[in-house]
Amino acid sequence: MAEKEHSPLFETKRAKGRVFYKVFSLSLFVGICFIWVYRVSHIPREGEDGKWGWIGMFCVELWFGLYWLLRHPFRWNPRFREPFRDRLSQRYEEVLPKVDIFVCTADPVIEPAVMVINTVLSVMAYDYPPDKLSVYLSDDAASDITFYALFEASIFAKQWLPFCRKFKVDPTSPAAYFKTIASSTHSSSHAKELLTIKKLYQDMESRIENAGKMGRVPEELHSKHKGFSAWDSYSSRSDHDTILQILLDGKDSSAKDVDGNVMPILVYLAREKRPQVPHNFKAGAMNSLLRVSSMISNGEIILNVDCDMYSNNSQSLRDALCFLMDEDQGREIAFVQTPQCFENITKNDIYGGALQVVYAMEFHGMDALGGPLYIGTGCFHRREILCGRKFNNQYKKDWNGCKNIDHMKEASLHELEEKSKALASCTYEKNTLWGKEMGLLYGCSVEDVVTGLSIKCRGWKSVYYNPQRSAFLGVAPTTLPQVLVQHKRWSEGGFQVLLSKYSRAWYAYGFINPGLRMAYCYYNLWVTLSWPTLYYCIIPSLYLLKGIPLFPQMSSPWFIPYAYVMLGDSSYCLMEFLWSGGTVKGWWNDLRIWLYKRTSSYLFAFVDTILKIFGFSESTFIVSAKVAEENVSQRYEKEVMEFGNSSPMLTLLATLALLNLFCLLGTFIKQVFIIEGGLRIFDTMALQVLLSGVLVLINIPVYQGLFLRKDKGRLPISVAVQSTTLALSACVLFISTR
Ligand SMILES: O=c1ccn([C@@H]2O[C@H](COP(=O)(O)OP(=O)(O)O[C@H]3O[C@H](CO)[C@@H](O)[C@H](O)[C@H]3O)[C@@H](O)[C@H]2O)c(=O)[nH]1
Ligand SMILES: [Mn+2]
Repeated sequence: MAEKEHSPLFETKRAKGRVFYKVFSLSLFVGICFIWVYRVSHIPREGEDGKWGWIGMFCVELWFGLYWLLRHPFRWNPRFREPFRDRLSQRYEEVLPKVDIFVCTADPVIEPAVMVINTVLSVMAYDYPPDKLSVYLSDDAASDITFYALFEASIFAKQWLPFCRKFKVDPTSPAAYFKTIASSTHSSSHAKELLTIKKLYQDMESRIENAGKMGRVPEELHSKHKGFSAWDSYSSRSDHDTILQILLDGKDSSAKDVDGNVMPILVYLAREKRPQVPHNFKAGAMNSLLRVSSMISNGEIILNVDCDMYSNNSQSLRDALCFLMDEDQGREIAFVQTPQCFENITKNDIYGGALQVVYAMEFHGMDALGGPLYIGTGCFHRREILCGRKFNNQYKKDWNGCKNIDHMKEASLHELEEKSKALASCTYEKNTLWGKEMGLLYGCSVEDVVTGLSIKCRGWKSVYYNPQRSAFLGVAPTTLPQVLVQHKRWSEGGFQVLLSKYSRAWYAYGFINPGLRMAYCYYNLWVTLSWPTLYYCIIPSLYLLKGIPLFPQMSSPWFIPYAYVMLGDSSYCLMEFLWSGGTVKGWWNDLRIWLYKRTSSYLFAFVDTILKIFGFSESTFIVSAKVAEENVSQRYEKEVMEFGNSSPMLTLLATLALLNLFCLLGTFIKQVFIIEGGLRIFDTMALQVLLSGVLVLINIPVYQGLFLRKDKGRLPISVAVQSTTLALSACVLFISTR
């Protein structure tokens, strides 16, 4: 029988003008080779100064050069996708699949309940048949406040969903919508209803916030929902039974909105926790959700979002389905990843939180090679693949023929809750493949990346979809320590992936394109950049102070490759950054964070991974804060760097900054006052002066934080004392040794 001809549900475009890029990179590579040749052919002889320093420089430059090569697959042949929602709707409107949406939260203090329910409401209001949507909130803190907030949200949704439908609201997160709408004009009927619903929302918000401030849910509310009684037996967030409540169940009449329409299923889940049983953080939460939801709604498509990542685009679910349901290419696509975008990025993005080059460039490049990483949020999966299904060539999904099994119809609500609860018990996974081959994988700080990789290893592809209007918006960290801790978790996770059995370095089932392997390595090798970068920030400056050159002098022809590579690469990165939507100052800030990540986060991640391998350290997951104190937020808005407290990472950064300052000042003083011949050093050691100079300039915020600022976000005195002592002793020791 002839296959029915279909026009595709999405199209793919290739980037143009890659030839220039390829020629340019080739020329840079030639430059890099010259640098290597120079290092090897000019090693100081025995007895000459700086032999070991020189050899170190060679190793470092060799690694930087090789790592630089890994950058290319991303940029070789980027692809851009465009879904056709109309075709989807024409062909499949009646048989659209059921979608289960998982929202994860873990701490009611740093992830406030109001924020969480805004995310929940935003995804409940997708432009999608509500009887096919189910929203699950996993609460790893098992907080009654969060449950209370969700209960309030289930009531508010009865007004909110019809309102969204009527006025085509976008974004569908109430808090975000009220913020954007304030400045635009609207019709009078809209204005009136807006006022009413805004009032409802604000009342709800203040009730939830009050409960949060008191730290408990008011007694009188307990009678309003049977769910509150679950907390009678609760002892702590790490020791409690499963709490599972179906707040809206889709069929009962109290689950209709004010217009009489069905509402999405809404479920609260706090999986069982016991202190002696590892709970595997977010991966554990997701796996419980996978099982519980299979009992309740069993949607074929799963969308996973972090609790701060509200939907900013009510069409993105349909967009994602265009990829997964495409008759021709859809069959091999396991998941559709959207970029992580943030609503709180300031103009010059002081912490480089937007990761714009990654999302505007690199992920498009990966898309051409088999698909981007799974990054834990804003990702649309197929349930069966997430649960471990392997790809085979015959696999073809017939969306027209797939019947939705409705568990809800068969059982009473109570029975259903009881049955599902058992699936979230903390012993359920014992002796099963969950966390090993099924669901999200355990034992890695980036459960998302390793899970995505294991899916690729089973033969599937993924798609990167970067819509004009961001699909989701979340909150990026707003202080330097938070940024460093987050990047420590990520880089540590990347390293664990590399050491895992899924490592691209030696896992060779042949499913994965070599380019994609390189791309994975580019991210997973982050930690290996820590030592070389530290070396580059310390040794040349100390040698400068001592007057020993480590680079060719300006008048030598070997100076040319250095100048070309440094200038060429920086200009290219700057251009790419601007093209991705950044500013020049933003690029400079990004460069600083790039340096700080390498010299602190990655270093600590490296050490921690090694300690874990030998069993000296335990896995943790430090959840990033999504709210900040008033004065911290103000400084963030003004793009003033927030240090705040003392930590070994900050001491290290301050020491490096001071060391460079001392070396540079020391050299000037020596040149001007002590050595005759004045500033000849600018010829003989130009590159070393330049390197120290750039390091000093980039560290200006650190000097300000150490010595000039008075606000609470400055570096503490203890850090100033420690780092000054350390940096001075390093300089003195180095000069006094031979
Ligand atoms: O034990 C835990 C810890 C975290 N979370 C949730 O996981 C999400 C991500 O945590 P967050 O602190 O915001 O981490 P980020 O670094 O911002 O998250 C990115 O990186 C993580 C892996 O490091 C992924 O899990 C995330 O999905 C991805 O957005 C949040 O919704 C948390 O509530 C849990 O549910 N249980
Ligand atoms: Mn986050």
